[in-house]
Amino acid sequence: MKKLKDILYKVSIDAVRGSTSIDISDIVFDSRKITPNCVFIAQKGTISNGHDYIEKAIENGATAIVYEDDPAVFSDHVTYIKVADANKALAFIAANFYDNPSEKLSLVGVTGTNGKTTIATLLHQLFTKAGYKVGLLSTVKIVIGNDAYTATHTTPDSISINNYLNQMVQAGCSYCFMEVSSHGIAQKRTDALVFKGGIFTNLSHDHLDYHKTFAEYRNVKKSFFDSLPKTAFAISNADDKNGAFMLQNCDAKKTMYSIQNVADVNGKIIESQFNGMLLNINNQEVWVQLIGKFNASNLLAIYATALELGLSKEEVLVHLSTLQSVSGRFQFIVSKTKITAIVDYAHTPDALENVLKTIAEIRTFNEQLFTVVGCGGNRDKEKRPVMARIATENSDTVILTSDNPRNEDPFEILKEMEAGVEAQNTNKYLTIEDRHQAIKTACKMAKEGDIILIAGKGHEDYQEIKGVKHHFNDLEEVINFLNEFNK
Ligand SMILES: CC(=O)N[C@H]1[C@@H](OP(=O)(O)OP(=O)(O)OC[C@H]2O[C@@H](n3ccc(=O)[nH]c3=O)[C@H](O)[C@@H]2O)O[C@H](CO)[C@@H](O)[C@@H]1O[C@H](C)C(=O)N[C@@H](C)C(=O)N[C@H](CCC(=O)O)C(=O)O
Ligand SMILES: Nc1ncnc2c1ncn2[C@@H]1O[C@H](COP(=O)(O)OP(=O)(O)OP(=O)(O)O)[C@@H](O)[C@H]1O
Ligand SMILES: N[C@H](CCC[C@H](N)C(=O)O)C(=O)O
Ligand SMILES: [Mg+2]
Repeated sequence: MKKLKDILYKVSIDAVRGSTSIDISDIVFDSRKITPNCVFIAQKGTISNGHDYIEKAIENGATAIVYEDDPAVFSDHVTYIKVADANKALAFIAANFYDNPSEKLSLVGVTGTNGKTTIATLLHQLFTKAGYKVGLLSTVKIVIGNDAYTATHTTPDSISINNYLNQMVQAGCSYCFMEVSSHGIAQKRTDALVFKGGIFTNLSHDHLDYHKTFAEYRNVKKSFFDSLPKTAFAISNADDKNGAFMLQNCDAKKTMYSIQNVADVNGKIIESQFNGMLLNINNQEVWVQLIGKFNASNLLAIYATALELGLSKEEVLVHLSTLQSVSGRFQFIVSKTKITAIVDYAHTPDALENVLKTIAEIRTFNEQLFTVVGCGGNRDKEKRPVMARIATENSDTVILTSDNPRNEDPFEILKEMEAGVEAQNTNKYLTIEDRHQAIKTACKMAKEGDIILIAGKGHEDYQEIKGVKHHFNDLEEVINFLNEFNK
């Protein structure tokens, strides 16, 4: 049990009504999850307003309320804490409630449009190989030492983050690598955390439904670096237009990495094959098991981070060469007849183009490239024609299919995709709505040495149709069919 006054440490308070010496059993921001003697934090959300549920929270047993706007009536037996920013208050209350776990390990945050999961996951792999117990908070999963849990967000809410960090500390973790999404920063989910380091990958158009303008999206990302302390390190990508801008007002120790320009950490791709590439990093050569320019860039960020965290160059290079691709990110298998099947989470035009360009750099063009791709329902419609155009421009044959149709009609989504295929490429694609049949067809059509790219769902192990998630995994499907056809 904690006293209310103890968990209010560092919270900027406008007014107090009632006693702060009361015991608090839990912290809750959802009135449907109230437990007796908890503090309820009323947040203004995107759909509803937590202030509308204050009375309900008290009825259900909350004894303290943190809020921004005065309620119509105050209850005598409840303590009220008025704050200017409930999201920020929640961040500090959560950190205090779990005894500020971020101060007890080295916490590194990764932000940017693409590459967060890849970098955080590979850093988790690298430090585990180096002999440490490590935590991971990522889009794909949450890992505490040897135990993995399902993730619901890229950056969870502040209560969950601090709860997980506390469990990591209890389990003896020395490091935690976490993804820091723009939604997470904007909603102050990471505000009270003490970061040892921050990494910036890149910035391209995304989430403008939420952030409204590109400038706002960019400034939100920058604010993460503005808040890093002097004792921290900040690592940024010199090849990205916004790489230097991100660190403009940052007090932390700065390192820039680049595969194009001169920077503190320089890398070059010397040779690329499907099973890896030979890199030169600051004049030392290393063979890595990942491919693509974007992964070379990700690996430079990882190298710079590992050095900042105290590993030696030699140790880092040895571990870099053993890192394996992240589940569903350019994950590939080679069949008996040397058909290469690649599963990738590319679900945006930019990511799809990157993956296809990477394949183009490696393939011989004596073989055929089949691409199986769809677009999710209840998501950005503008990307649909663009993704179909990019797929047909860069493949020999494309099978347009369903991704997660969610509550939309999959045939309508496919029509919108088809509309983007340019006239000279209309003979290059076929449409098979059923994803299972689409993958089967690609496997049937492929001949010895050909390449099959299955894009959009990566690690996902389900297909969501009308609110129901059916088990579905692209890698499983392609392995089964290639085996069935004995290819
Ligand atoms: C748009 C967005 O970010 N929404 C997040 C936000 O919810 P919200 O603002 O919509 O909340 P709301 O439903 O309006 O409710 C406001 C408040 O009233 C409370 N309430 C509501 C109803 C009720 O009966 N009682 C009650 O107390 C709610 O608990 C909440 O505190 O706060 C919730 C609690 O933390 C999050 O679960 C929720 O994430 C939703 C599910 C979501 O889809 N978020 C995505 C967009 C997201 O955050 N994505 C990024 C990564 C994006 C990427 O890079 O791909 C991520 O970090 O995961
Ligand atoms: N540094 C990079 N630059 C551009 N594209 C990348 C980079 N790293 C990975 N990608 C591509 O983007 C896709 C998503 O990568 P990843 O999951 O690491 O990104 P993320 O930032 O975690 O995305 P999300 O916002 O969905 O959490 C990958 O499948 C790959 O095709
Ligand atoms: N974070 C993204 C993932 C999209 C993955 C794709 N398979 C889809 O369902 O559209 C989203 O939820 O928009
Ligand atoms: Mg991610």
